[in-house]
Amino acid sequence: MPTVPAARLMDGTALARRTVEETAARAAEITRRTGTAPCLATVLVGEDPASVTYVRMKRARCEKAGIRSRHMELPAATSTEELVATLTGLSQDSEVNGILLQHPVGPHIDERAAFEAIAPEKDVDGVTMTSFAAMSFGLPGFESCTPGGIMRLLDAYDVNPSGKRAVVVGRSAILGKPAGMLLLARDATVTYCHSRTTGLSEIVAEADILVAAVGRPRFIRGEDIKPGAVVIDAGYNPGNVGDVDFDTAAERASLITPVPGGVGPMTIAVLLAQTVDAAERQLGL
Ligand SMILES: Nc1nc2c(c(=O)[nH]1)N[C@@H](CN(C=O)c1ccc(C(=O)N[C@@H](CCC(=O)O)C(=O)O)cc1)CN2
Repeated sequence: MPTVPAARLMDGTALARRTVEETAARAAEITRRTGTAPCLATVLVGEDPASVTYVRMKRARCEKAGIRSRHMELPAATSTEELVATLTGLSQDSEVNGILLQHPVGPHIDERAAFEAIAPEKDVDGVTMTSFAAMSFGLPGFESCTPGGIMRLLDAYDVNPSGKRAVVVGRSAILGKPAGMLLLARDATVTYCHSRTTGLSEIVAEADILVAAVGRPRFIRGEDIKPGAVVIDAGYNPGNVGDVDFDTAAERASLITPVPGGVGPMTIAVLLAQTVDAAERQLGL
């Protein structure tokens, strides 16, 4: 028998819908006042099927929200220099309010150099070092979209990270690391774990808030989860499988995000919201 009632679902689809509706109203106001809708530039390198799908989803949501998207598809063989030049051009283009470079790019590309070619004021995906620093210090700026979506989900379900033990499993530049920083900025006690962490089960078992962002299907087992924990599954593995073994985790958690329908939709909602934030700031509205 479970020691606590079965977990309540954190509905990312519903929260994302509300967030996109609010964003659409703000985008419409910009269009009304300036005669031009906010614009997100999307850059895709290569033809990775998952990336193609994610960029398509982002552009479709933009259209629904009254945000223009300008799409650029670059061949897989694009060099770092060519990609940097493209992103520098978009950074200087006054018609573009926000820029998204879909991750991952090919292994021959210096992805960090490419991200850094995005002007900080257009970094609506929150991937530059400037944005990371702002996140880390709790200063205004653009949040990395999935971590930003996680924080919005926690707020929507009245989970205050202050004083809680948060364990982030994963240390990627756009997910694990910034997720930990946002939790730290909200006064959680944060532990990062990764593929070389020893004694992972014991650390996971201490988490009041667990963020699974390791990129391995069902890597976190329910038996390791502290009864009553809040479990955020930020995994997006093929076949819409998360990083958490949902059925066993849901028996112990108090709140849990499903995959699909949890963190994923919020990633896109935050991207749109931050595109409108960028447009408002650039236009002085
Ligand atoms: N530049 C970036 N690249 C990547 C990011 C990012 O935030 N910025 N995140 C991930 C993937 N990703 C967005 O790009 C993403 C993944 C999953 C979803 C999502 O909504 N998933 C749905 C299910 C999708 C489906 O039905 O096919 C869900 O979880 O409900 C959105 C965005 C890597 N790259």
